[in-house]
Amino acid sequence: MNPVKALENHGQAVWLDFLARGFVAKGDLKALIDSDGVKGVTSNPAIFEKAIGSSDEYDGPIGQALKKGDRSVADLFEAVAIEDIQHAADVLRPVYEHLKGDDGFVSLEVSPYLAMDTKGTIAEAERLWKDVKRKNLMVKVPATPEGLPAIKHLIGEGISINITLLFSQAVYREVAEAYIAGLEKYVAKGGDPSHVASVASFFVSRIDSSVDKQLDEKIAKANDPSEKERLSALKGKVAIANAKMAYQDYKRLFAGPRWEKLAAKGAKPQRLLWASTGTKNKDYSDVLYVAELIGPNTVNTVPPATLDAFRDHGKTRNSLEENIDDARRVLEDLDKSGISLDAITTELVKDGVKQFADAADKLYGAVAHKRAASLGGGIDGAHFALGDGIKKAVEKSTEDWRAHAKIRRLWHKDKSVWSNDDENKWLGWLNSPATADVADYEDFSRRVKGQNFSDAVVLGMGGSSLGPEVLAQTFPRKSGFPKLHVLDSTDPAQVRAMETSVDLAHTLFIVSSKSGGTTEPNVMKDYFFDRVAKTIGKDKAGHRFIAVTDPGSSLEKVATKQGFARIFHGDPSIGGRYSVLSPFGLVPAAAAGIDVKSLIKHTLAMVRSCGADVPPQENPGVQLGLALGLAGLEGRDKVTISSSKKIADFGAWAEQLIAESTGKDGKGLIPIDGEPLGTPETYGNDRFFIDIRVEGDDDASHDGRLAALEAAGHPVVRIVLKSIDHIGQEFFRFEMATAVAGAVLGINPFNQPDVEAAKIKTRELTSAFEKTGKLPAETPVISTAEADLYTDDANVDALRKAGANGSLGSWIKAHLSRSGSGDYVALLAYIARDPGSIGSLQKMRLAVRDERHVATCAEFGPRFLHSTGQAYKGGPDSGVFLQITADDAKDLKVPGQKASFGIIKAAQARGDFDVLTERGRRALRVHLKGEIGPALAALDAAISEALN
Ligand SMILES: O=C(CO)[C@@H](O)[C@H](O)[C@H](O)[C@H](O)COP(=O)(O)O
Ligand SMILES: O=C[C@H](O)COP(=O)(O)O
Repeated sequence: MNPVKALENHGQAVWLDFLARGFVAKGDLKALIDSDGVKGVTSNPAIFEKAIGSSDEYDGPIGQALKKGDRSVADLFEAVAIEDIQHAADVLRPVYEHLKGDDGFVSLEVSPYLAMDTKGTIAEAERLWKDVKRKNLMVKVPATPEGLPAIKHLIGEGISINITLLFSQAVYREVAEAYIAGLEKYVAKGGDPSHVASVASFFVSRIDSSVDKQLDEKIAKANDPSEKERLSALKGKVAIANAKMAYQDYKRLFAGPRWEKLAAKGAKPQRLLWASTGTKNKDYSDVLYVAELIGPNTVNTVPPATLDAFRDHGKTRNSLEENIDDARRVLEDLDKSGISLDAITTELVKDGVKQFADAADKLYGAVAHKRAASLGGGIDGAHFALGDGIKKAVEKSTEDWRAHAKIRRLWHKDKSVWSNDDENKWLGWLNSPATADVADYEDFSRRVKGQNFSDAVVLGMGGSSLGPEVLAQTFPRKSGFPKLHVLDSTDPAQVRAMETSVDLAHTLFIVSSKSGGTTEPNVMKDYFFDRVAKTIGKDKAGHRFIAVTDPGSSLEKVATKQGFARIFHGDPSIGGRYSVLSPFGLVPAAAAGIDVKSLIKHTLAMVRSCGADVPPQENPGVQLGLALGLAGLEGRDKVTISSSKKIADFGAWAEQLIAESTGKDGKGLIPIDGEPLGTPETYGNDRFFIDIRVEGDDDASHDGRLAALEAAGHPVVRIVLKSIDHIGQEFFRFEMATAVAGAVLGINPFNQPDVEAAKIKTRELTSAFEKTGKLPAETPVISTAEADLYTDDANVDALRKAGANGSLGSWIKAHLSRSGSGDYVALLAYIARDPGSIGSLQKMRLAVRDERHVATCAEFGPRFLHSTGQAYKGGPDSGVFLQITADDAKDLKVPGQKASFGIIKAAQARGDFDVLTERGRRALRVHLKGEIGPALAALDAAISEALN
């Protein structure tokens, strides 16, 4: 008789420790049931990894599953795994029926990532039980300390459980207790225990592998030949002895009055199942762990090779109860030898969890890869050319992130991923796209359309304005909807320019401020509310305003009082710069008629790609973040962003995210936006290039320059969006990347400690103004025909030493000459941000870059205060700052207060400058005289002269 089939004569069931789609589909499982009497199937993460990860057998099913809609990697794996389990369960169903529910089971394991999480295990086991919907399913739960209560709970709900990763007799007794107690609970609730089955999977061969290793070490050290012999005799014996003793426990545990009470109600004993029964040591028989463990009411789950071997040359006998005293002696002898089986089995559980988690990482990585391949352009591509050094560092860190489960911990809001500060409170952005109330945005959008607004203006700063600005500049105006504008300035000319560019009577104002207390949105609101009231009447003005703010903010109170048409609440757990995919970005999007549903749908593809279940290697957010952070640590901290025409404004959003998140504690990344690419000689070794473009947005000369930079050894990341509708994917990718880079840099990426410092200074100055009617007097260091120059004593000394004398040019020259390798020069202009001034600043920065070979920033105040300003003050001390101020040609009153827009802006510039100098930064302020156009030209001339 076929020896495998003969096992049933000894009361032992053979299960197959293997599963794969084709194997079931082609009838191979059925053949084994028929020929070998196989009565069950077990699966585990390693088995699925082999089946799915190491073959293309599942490419089709994964593609099919995705056709029904994109889903997370874990869901995708589960979808195909559940199908496999269902197919196997259906093939085994006749066995189950024939044996009246006593056998014919298929096992599916809960995620190994949940091995230390009781609640998570329970929830997942319940879900799998429901989703697989097969009576002959057993859900596998590990026998970890956290798994034990889950086992009791699940049995108590009538769910059949296979307990895995069981090595020790003591833990086995706890497992049996959990089963019995669970059944008692189930019966007490009126459940029929005859429907509940369970096996306790006792792992065998791994014990010998560990014990033999320790024995070998002792044998090598032993001097006495008889001691060597005694130790050698234990090799290959301990695992079987341990299993035999567990079986003795089984007989005792499932007997006696307590058990009989349950048995009388139809309860089935929890069978011991021998797992890990493939022989690992080639010196031992290849059927050792089958032949020696044959006994009634047991199961052996056998890998295919062992099954073949046993069929070929296995011999059956009732071995399990043979020589029990010998087995006891083996264990005593082991103990006497100073080898602790307890310690070994405790370690094996941990190692088993790790092995399954490692297998799951590989498996999920493979599924993530297949998902990305199947979705093709549905997920924006990214190509990394990092150079050997950074590439190796990223690979090493990728493994560290995987081994320490950092992406899962990040999603689980574990602040120890960062600096153990309060990072856990600022992670609402992870879920904001998935939880966006699309129907509400659509309803709001329809209402806006219905009112025939000509314009919609966002009044906000930084996190409240830069995202909407990208949307306004990326998406063409939608017919029937207002044109979207953003105002983020206190410059009187810029405020006035916005006023004249819109039709006040038909404009919707979106006042956006998370805190509600930020000066700029409040004064902008006061101004425009007053203007609208004067245009359409005070009682109607509120109808033209909506607010986006956190619940309970001062802005909410004012908005309620002034009768705003609608107040949208932000999520207090989302910081401003991470808020574009929350109401701060989505309300303006909806107002402008941008299809929020489609935006969110495309965004979610990237959210899934960056998910907790996507290992770092395949996770686009983690990969970009590691590259950014590690390059930064190597001194390539100037993140130079080039964005193609259609998404030209993306860099302005990304620079706030990167600078404000990472630039603190003297560390961080300095984003460089808007610098057109130069030749390789232009740059120092401090650059990291990110090129982001929309497919088809071609620019051959730009591409040529980028290729030259890559060839010259600069790290280059190229990101390609299928279309502008994918912009949300990049918002999310960059958010994740920034959070990851923050972890690499060892800072809290969610606070902005140095922004506050400038706000305090500004407040002091404006309160002084409210009291006295003027700003505190200040004396220029020098006054030339073109400008008055200001700075603190330390900077004056340094500049004079560097050659500053009576001319503007000499000061500029001395100042710029302080910039060296690894530095950046930032032009910080508190003037109207219009095409003319942007052009002038661009010209100046490029001259500086090309002559001094340093990175440059061209920023406008007060806008940058809510953005890169954090890094300028709190980041690395590598900035050389040229602040540019000017008298306003015409000031503008803020209704209801003394300080005008011009005064507020002046106070902001001074507050900013004071903090820079207090921090010992290299800073010079140039207050230009006369009309702004010629004044900027004069400054440009002075810079050119200084550089030549
Ligand atoms: O736990 C069960 C059955 O319940 C098995 O699937 C179990 O996971 C496997 O037998 C082992 O993982 C195989 O272990 P090994 O041969 O790799 O040592
Ligand atoms: O980036 C955030 C800005 O500082 C604005 O903050 P807010 O939205 O609280 O007004």
